[in-house]
Amino acid sequence: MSLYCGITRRRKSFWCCRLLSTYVTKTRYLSELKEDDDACKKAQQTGAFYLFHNLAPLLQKSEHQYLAPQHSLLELERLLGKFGQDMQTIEDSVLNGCSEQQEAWFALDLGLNSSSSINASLQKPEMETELKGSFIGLRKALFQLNVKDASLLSTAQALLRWHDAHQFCSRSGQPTKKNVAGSKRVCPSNKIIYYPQMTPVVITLVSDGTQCLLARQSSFPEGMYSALAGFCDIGESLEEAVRREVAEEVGLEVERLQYSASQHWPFPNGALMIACHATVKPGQTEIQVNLRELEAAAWFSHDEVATALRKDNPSYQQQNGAFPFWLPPKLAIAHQLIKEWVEKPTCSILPP
Ligand SMILES: NC(=O)C1=CN([C@@H]2O[C@H](COP(=O)(O)OP(=O)(O)OC[C@H]3O[C@@H](n4cnc5c(N)ncnc54)[C@H](OP(=O)(O)O)[C@@H]3O)[C@@H](O)[C@H]2O)C=CC1
Ligand SMILES: [Mg+2]
Repeated sequence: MSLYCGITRRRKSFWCCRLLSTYVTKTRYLSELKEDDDACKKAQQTGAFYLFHNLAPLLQKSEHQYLAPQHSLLELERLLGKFGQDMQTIEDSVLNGCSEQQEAWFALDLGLNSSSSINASLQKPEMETELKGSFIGLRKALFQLNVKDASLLSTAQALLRWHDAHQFCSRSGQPTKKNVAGSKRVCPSNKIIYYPQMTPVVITLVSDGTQCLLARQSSFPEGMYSALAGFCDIGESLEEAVRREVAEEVGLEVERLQYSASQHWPFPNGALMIACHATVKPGQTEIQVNLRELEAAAWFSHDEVATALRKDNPSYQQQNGAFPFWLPPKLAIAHQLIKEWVEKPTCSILPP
């Protein structure tokens, strides 16, 4: 009987293991690396590193797109040695994912000269030559990366930036110490733990049933219009933030609201973009643009938006000096929100 129970137990655990999907296994592995410094150090031995210089990722140009090269610990050791650095530099790296085969991925910035780091910033041009690539600003590179690399590098940059900006405890003023994975920093004197944070931002596509409202800030590329976006205020719900932002920016009152999707966005300091569709009250469509926040806002017809969606980034100047109307690129959640609206009439997106 006891033998039978033993077999059953073994079979059960076998089936439990079998039932764990690749996603669950990966997630649990990453969670272990965040909690266990020794396991994370071990993972660095067989892991792959993405390199940055002053928050600009190392990229290699291939045809019409950029690729993000990976480096092994051994390659890094050789590189650091060549530039007179020791392996302590690796302590500044942060964990930013793993492959399905559980190869851990890390990001390391060789150009930040933070006060807690004993490592001097390494010279960019010499490193670029050595690494056969270029450190390119993420804003410039993001739309020429594939989705996987764009997401990986965005997360890595947000994490590296957060660590660089949180070197000291805001209560004791003492230097904080990061764990190996970089999932937290701790103040050694009072044990306060700091976790990386991101800021919630609402982005809303307002429709009156037949047209949608798009706006532009003076900082946008010429001719580009997007959905209304704004940082959530402290204490606000998602619904309250949408209602306030729409009222503040274009002077309209939102009637109905439907959540669509969310996206991590690396600018300006790592935001969680929460995208929604909204309608305004019928007959209440007169826009009053808040010129402190926006350069322009207007209603666009379904046809105008559908045509613009089919075009690639056309930011060339026309003969009359104007720039054609265009929309954010595919990678931006604003694009997905607008595409959703074009594909489904607002009334079928929003509940009555
Ligand atoms: N992924 C996507 O599809 C899109 C992403 N976005 C992102 O959404 C973000 C927010 O949109 P935006 O219209 O600029 O926001 P807001 O309409 O909230 O206006 C921005 C201003 O709000 C102030 N502000 C308030 N809280 C914060 C905070 N936590 N961090 C920074 N500034 C704050 C700043 O003013 P001050 O400078 O005076 O302090 C800033 O200039 C943008 O950074 C943009 O990158 C926007 C559109 C599309
Ligand atoms: Mg705004």
